[in-house]
Amino acid sequence: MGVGIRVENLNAWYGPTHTLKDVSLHIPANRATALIGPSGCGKSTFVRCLNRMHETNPTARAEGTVMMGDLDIYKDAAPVEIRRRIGMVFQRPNPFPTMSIYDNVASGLKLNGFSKRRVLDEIVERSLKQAALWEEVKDDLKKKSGASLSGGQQQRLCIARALAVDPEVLLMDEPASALDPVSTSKIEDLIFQLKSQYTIVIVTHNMQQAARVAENTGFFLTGKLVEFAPTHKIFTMPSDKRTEDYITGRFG
Ligand SMILES: Nc1ncnc2c1ncn2[C@@H]1O[C@H](COP(=O)(O)OP(=O)(O)OP(=O)(O)O)[C@@H](O)[C@H]1O
Repeated sequence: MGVGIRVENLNAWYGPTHTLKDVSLHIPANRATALIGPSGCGKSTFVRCLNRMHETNPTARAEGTVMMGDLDIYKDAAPVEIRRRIGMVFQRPNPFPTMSIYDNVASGLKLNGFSKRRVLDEIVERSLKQAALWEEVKDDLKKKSGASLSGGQQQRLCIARALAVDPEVLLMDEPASALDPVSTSKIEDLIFQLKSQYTIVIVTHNMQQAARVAENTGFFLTGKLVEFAPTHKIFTMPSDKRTEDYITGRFG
């Protein structure tokens, strides 16, 4: 099951540059939450702070509190464990290109010490089914490489890889922006299905996409969270003039 995330006074820096400024919000469990805002406003930095990816950049640091359920992710667990429980899918599909489809999905499990073939087979099949890719690849699992798939299939493979290690939260940073409309719609359908089991956070430049998939939406501007509200409210009755200007296309 998904778990909620509570963020309090999150600040992030790259070297001396203060990129995220006092962001607080509650991401509810088993819902999709969209993050929108103009380029460079800090959406990616924010999601990378949620699973401690931000700190993999040597110049970067973060301060503040991020609670996943009762777990303080900056105090109570190692980054590797956090990244298993909070999976991430990126803008460009990044399967391991030379590994087979099967090994792509099994890679995280093997790193976590799973080696029993039957268990691996079961989890690989379940994850590919969850990612709506099973039917397209089931006959080629070990014959075809990750790189041999189409862009949309590669992205679903990356989703299967993230799901295989049994996360509670899935972060998706513009997961469909490199894909054609048919693949995009498959990813959106998938988000709909997955949120019954996982908490989903999706960064998107596509406001229609946010409106289609997310119950709640946050609008970021210059490193600050300007407004966070139910998606229909953000798009029909935003409280802040800056949100209104953005969604009506007056800037960004
Ligand atoms: N690795 C980095 N080193 C230094 N500065 C960075 C780095 N990554 C991002 N930044 C800066 O941090 C700020 C926020 O960037 P971020 O990528 O979080 O924004 P974003 O809203 O996700 O943008 P986009 O929509 O274009 O992906 C920007 O000013 C960006 O230039």
